[in-house]
Amino acid sequence: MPETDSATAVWVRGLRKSYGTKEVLAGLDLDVPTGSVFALLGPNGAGKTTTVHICSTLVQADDGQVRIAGHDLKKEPNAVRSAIGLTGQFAAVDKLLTGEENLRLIANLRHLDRTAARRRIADLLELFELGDAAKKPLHTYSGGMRRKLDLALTLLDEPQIIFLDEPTTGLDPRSRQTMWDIVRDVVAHGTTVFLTTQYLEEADRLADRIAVLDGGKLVAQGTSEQLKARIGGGRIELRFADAVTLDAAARVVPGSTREEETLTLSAAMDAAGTRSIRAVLDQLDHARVEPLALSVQTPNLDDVFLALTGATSEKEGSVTR
Ligand SMILES: Nc1ncnc2c1ncn2[C@@H]1O[C@H](COP(=O)(O)OP(=O)(O)OP(=O)(O)O)[C@@H](O)[C@H]1O
Repeated sequence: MPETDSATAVWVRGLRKSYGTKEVLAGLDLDVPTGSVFALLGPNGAGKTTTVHICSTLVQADDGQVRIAGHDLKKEPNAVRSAIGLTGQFAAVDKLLTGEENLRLIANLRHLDRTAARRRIADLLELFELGDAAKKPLHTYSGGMRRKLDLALTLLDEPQIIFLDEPTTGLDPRSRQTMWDIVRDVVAHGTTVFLTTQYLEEADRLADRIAVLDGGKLVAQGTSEQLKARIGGGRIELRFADAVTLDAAARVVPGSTREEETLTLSAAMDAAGTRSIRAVLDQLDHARVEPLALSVQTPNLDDVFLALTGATSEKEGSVTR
């Protein structure tokens, strides 16, 4: 018996997929708890979209087991389809119709109860702050508004699990923030969110658990705190008034590195952080050396990503192509 129950929304074991001689997924295992946000993080071509397409029945895997909302992907594809929502599937929306008309159209196509659909559409338009825009034709929508409508269409029939493939790629910072607020709201209402992203910040802000995919393999999985802890506790940096004090400090803080130009001393912290800060300050105090300033450099997901995949990241926390 596969180890799944209602507490596991997405359960993946040994997932494999190749295109020709190119191995895209090389035996992937994933566990996404029900009601959580899971981020599959990886650089371009890592296999994120392929994973989402397999889990949502659009692409067939070569090998492996997948259960979505407790349903076996191979044996019960229809049950899987009715449990999930996938964004980016509405290329066929009518650009001459308004946002609201498109929502009604899709609600009809999915045979949703008329009264319930009307209420649901009103709720979604409010949640997505599409109020005024809802009455305007789609061709007047910005990229951010279209993305919101796409997600609203996905949420129409209240799927248990939604797959968001790079939901904020190409959006400006404000639209990205709105999207994040919506995702949080959706999760607060009990939906499980499986998202893929190249933005480390997005995974850090939204996800309960993050899996880092590189070259078709998971190179790490855990909470953002656990991932950060994997690469150590960061550094404590101390600035001094002059070279003599810096020199004295360097002598009492073991394993520290100094930079003469900026008169700073830097020492590694342990994973918990706090203990070494206290130890360093005690050592300085004991030697009667007073720092001018103290700062703590904790590792961020960029550091984790770099350490795990060797990929570099862009300014906004995204991975370079
Ligand atoms: N239908 C296909 N035929 C051949 N190769 C494919 C196909 N789909 C994907 N690939 C290849 O599989 C690899 C993984 O693609 P995938 O789209 O899953 O990556 P990704 O992590 O989503 O990257 P991106 O961020 O660029 O979308 C890429 O090298 C891609 O070229």
